[in-house]
Amino acid sequence: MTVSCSTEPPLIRIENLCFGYPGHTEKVLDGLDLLMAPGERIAIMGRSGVGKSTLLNILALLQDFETGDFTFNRRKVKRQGRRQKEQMRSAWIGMVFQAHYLIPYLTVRENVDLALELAPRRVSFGRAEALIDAVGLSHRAHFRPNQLSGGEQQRVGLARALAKEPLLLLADEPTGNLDEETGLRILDLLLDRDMYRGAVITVTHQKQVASLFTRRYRLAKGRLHPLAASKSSGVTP
Ligand SMILES: Nc1ncnc2c1ncn2[C@@H]1O[C@H](COP(=O)(O)OP(=O)(O)OP(=O)(O)O)[C@@H](O)[C@H]1O
Repeated sequence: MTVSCSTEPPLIRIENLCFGYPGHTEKVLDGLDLLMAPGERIAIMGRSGVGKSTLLNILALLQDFETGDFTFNRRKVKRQGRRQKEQMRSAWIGMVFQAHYLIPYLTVRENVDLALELAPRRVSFGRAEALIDAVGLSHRAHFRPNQLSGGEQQRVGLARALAKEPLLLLADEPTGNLDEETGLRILDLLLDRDMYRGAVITVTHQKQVASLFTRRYRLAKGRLHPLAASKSSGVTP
């Protein structure tokens, strides 16, 4: 799917975005462009230190950028204050980053339930159970985060991020800590439009993972470079 074929306005429009950390002579992001339609799925690859996490943080509205245009769901990000960006993030963006930020004194089920309760839209009853099942943790639903392995916590993080049905899910190495079978299960969930219809941007070092995404890019020299179109657009046909 390309934006030009869609009648809907893009979910993300980024033009000529630049960002560098103070004290660094070179920009991390230098003239980056990205156009993304609602519901599209994108994988970003790139060498260590090239700026993938920085880009995810900017997309999550956690990090400001210096110059360029970034429009998210028809709102110009530069024009939003801190509170407005927080509201946009909480209403529209789900994140699965390396740090899981699960609430330590709540069980798996309570962590996902809380995300549902805080969801800005009414989300279907039973979604928490379906998501916990989909990430393969029904048997751990009453455990607290400190009773789970790192990979299990990562899966709770994904269930929680998907609970509110965000417009955009940002995932940093979502299968990084997982064995192959569990990783495939997680990708299945990420790409299954019956479970989640929104857009996905994932960062991954694994070619196999990237190959499952409709659009793939390599981040290099501050810009996104398209990789050859993949044959398959998802795990499930
Ligand atoms: N808070 C910071 N202050 C200064 N420099 C930073 C900061 N965070 C990252 N950098 C630098 O910016 C560059 C991009 O870092 P970033 O974490 O975005 O890369 P990455 O592609 O996600 O790397 P990796 O694949 O190793 O996680 C690196 O050179 C890094 O050292």
